Amino acid sequence: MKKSLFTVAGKSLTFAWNTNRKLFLLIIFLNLFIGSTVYVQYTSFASIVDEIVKIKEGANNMTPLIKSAIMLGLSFLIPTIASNILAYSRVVFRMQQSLHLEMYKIEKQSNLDIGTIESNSYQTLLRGAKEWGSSSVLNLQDFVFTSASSFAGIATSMVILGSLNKWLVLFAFMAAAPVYFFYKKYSKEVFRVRYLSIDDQRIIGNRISHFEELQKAVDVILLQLKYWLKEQIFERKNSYNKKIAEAEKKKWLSYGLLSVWYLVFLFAAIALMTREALAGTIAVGGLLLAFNTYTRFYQTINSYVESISFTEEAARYASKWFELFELKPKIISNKDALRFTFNQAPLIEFKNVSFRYPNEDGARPYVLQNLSFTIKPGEKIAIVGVNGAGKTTLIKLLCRVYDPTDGSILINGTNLRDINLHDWHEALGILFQDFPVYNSTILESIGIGRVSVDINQIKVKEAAVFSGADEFINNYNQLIWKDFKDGVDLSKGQHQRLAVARMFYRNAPVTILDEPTASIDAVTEEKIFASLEQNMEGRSVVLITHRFSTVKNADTILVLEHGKIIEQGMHQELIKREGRYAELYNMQAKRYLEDMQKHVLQPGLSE
Ligand SMILES: Nc1ncnc2c1ncn2[C@@H]1O[C@H](COP(=O)(O)OP(=O)(O)OP(=O)(O)O)[C@@H](O)[C@H]1O
Repeated sequence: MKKSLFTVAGKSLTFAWNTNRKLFLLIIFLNLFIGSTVYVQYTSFASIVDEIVKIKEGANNMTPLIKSAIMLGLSFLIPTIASNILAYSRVVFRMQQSLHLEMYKIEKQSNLDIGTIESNSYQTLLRGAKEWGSSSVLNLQDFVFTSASSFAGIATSMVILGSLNKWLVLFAFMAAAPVYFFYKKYSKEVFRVRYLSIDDQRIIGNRISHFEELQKAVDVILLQLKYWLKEQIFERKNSYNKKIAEAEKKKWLSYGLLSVWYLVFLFAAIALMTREALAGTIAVGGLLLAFNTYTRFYQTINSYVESISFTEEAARYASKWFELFELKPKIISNKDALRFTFNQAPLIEFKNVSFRYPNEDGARPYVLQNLSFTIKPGEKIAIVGVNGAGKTTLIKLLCRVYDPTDGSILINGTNLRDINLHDWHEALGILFQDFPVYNSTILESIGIGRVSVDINQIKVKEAAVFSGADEFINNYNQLIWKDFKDGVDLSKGQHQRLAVARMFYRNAPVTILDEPTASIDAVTEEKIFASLEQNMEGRSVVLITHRFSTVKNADTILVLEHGKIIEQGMHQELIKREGRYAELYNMQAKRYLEDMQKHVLQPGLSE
């Protein structure tokens, strides 16, 4: 832990240094300065006492007394001003760093490949880091800065005590020596209980969310889950509280023992100082100075050790952030990747492509095996198959979310790995089954389909007509965000129509649709597919769907099963073959017809 503590603290300080060097140096300087000035107060006060004694004994020179009084005044005034400057600088520095950190984090995350983002290890790391938020990086620095101040205090007090009597330094060290060990043992125990309870806290948070989030709250009422959930929350919280109370009891008992140990050395130090004062080796002021410095030394050691404990804790979480920052994307453009502008749909060839998902703990089974097929420019390809057949995985390879384990994907004859990733993504328009909802205006929600140019309102409206979204849009500036006063929410199907509109607006040479109409009624679905055929002339379209009725017009249908293409051809061919496709198609046809009839008869019930 020690090594990693220093490494992480170093990284955190480097981050601070890179944010604003001047402020960084100012804060370090002010911490050291303030940490050492308290002893000027003690020395000045000791001088005042000594001067008063001298005057009482008959001296009539007031100048040293006045000088000491001025010194005492300044020793309060200057650190007070410095403390205010320090507090202000820290606020500003923290804000600057917070922004820098957020931007840095976004930059790093946005450079990661999708494969890394969806990996288990990344998600676990992210959860761990989020436990304390990215502020753990900043908290860590705060502790380091505070330590600088404590360090200055310890160094100064040692010099003062040493100048009075060397034994005082030894006594002070002996008094403070066990603090570190006690603190480390018992404070760590409290942290350990907290740390080990992270999973319990997560479960508690999850159970509480069932009372707060609308969809979950509905289930709580309808399934009468109140007592079941409450019991789980109570039992976990209660057991956690008991463990913390136990650890705290041990901690405070040990601190009690520590105080007795401290008092023994304090009395020894007082006895030593009193003897020195009686012998006239130190003046009354010196006695005061020694006493104040001695007690201050102990307090400073205490807070220093405390800050080490916190620093270790902050470092534990901050290290997760640094681990995140150091992640490198696995799918990247080669240095000499070829640049392309795909204005036309390209020829896409899958050649003996096999794939298994990467896994840190060993090889996973093949999800796709020996796939070979071609998508000619402008072709409409449909991919069908049961759940888990590998349809979405195939699309991920086409988008280069992952590279094939074996075989290759060629774009106009060039291996996809050798094409600049950004150029390839520019050529794609993708709508996945789990599409994101953008909380923005309807205009933006469709227009972000192509952000490289200013939003074209006419084309946005055209895209809305193609997807059937125009049927519920009254105002393109309507905010889709019910948390805002004038915002509204849409149904799932309406959100999906907007997502389809976004894809139409993108008008990419290669458009990929992974179950684009799962929440859309049959009538609108027909309309969307008619629009696809009419308006995607010359564009290649890859469609994944479980609704066989929508693939009838595809130029080629690929039937996937257990990661293999088991049938391939046009609808009529496949029906005639009476294989798997025909079986699945016929199974759905009857129910689909019934659905269609229902919606045609009751058009008002769409959605
Ligand atoms: N990120 C992943 N890591 C590991 N395995 C995965 C991952 N994503 C999918 N799989 C596995 O790959 C196989 C194919 O999944 P895929 O999502 O491609 O199927 P699908 O045909 O699209 O299914 P569905 O019709 O349900 O969407 C499944 O066995 C699934 O468990």
